Amino acid sequence: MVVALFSTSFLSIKLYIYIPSSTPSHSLSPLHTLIFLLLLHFSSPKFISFFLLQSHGFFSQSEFVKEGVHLKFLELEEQTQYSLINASLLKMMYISGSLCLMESSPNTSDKKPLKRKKPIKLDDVRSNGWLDAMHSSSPPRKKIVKDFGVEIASDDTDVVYNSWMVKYPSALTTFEHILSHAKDKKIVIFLDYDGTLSPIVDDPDRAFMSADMRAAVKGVAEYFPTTIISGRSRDKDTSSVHHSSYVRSTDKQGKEVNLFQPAREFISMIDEVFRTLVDVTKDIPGAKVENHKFCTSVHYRNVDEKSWRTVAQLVHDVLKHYPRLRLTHGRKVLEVRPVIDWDKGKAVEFLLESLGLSNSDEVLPIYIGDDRTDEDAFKVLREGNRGYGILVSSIPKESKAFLSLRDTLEVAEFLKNLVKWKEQVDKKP
Ligand SMILES: O=P(O)(O)OC[C@H]1O[C@H](O[C@H]2O[C@H](CO)[C@@H](O)[C@H](O)[C@H]2O)[C@H](O)[C@@H](O)[C@@H]1O
Repeated sequence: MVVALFSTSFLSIKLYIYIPSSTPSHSLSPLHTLIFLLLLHFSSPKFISFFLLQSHGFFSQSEFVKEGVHLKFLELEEQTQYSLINASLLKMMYISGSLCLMESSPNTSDKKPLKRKKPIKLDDVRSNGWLDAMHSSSPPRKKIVKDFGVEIASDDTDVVYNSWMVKYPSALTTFEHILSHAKDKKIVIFLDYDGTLSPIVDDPDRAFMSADMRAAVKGVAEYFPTTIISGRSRDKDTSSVHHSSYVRSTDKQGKEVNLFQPAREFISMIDEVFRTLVDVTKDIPGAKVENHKFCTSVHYRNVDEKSWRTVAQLVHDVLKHYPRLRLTHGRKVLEVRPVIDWDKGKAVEFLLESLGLSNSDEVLPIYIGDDRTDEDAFKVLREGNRGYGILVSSIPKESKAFLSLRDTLEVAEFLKNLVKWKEQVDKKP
């Protein structure tokens, strides 16, 4: 015999169920049952919301008849927490992440199967900021206003750029000021390659220095110690001199020697990762992977923006297996590099030191670069209160540099001005 008592209170409908266990169903009179239930109702503060029970299929009768009355009620209450859950509650629990409770429900066959919340893989790259960084990683193409078929650069852009230049003055217009600090000091030049000496182009294999820039770099290198610090492998940049991953110089006989090669032990690992990245990105149109020996780069400049997240996720998934490698962001490029205490800032410090140029009273370092990796070098100069960091950018952006140049044309002009000035100084008796 099953006797149920419903009672209403202000907020909920209560239901008690009395199921005698070993007692034969006819041994308890309906009156006794009623009295018993009334007593329980007033003595027990516990209740079960009616709507929960309504959607049941939630417990088996047999379970209940095995147990004593008191136990039944306790068990019923306990059961509610696990299985007497209607659809709306399921949803709530699902959101609050208590899915494990649902799984223990014994009778859910009449309910919609529960969908376990799958870990959304892409959350990884979204929440760790990769995607944001990818979107802000390179200036957009210059905003163009089409006016009667003639393309005019937007005035608005110039206004914003000009006010940004109050904080980062042009290295061309402040040239005299730089020179005033260079008095009696040796100027040492550090140059980034992509975006600084060669304009940013879609195909990294076609990033060349113009003849004019080549002449400017050659000229400046004749008068000042000059270093190109690039993320590229040495055989890929078309210039000479030093590289951030291995620092080379010439010995007394003019033979090239390695001064420093901080990431040698990573060469085979980088190669392995390079090959894996080539493989996993092969179906993404426009993706390009480069092997720079000490780091490997995944370019997404030519990838449809809708697929950037996929690129990020693929790189992320590969990187997970290499705790000794880390990711840095460049201009529309993801760079995978060793977790070593080595960056362009360290390269500058190392070079100044090893070339005997670390005395800031005698040396004025000038570093010109456009990318995030160049910020480490700007920081070293700013914090050491020595020399000038010059950011190459056609759009306003935050930087640790002191000065700015708009593009590679202005870089060439700046280098040529240095040469002119040096020639004049040297001519003076
Ligand atoms: O340190 P850098 O010399 O600035 O090297 C950083 C990356 O430069 C290259 O990529 C960048 O230039 C490409 C050619 O203009 C452009 O297509 C790409 O979008 C830029 O990120 C180089 O190809 C990368 O491997 C370097 O990591």
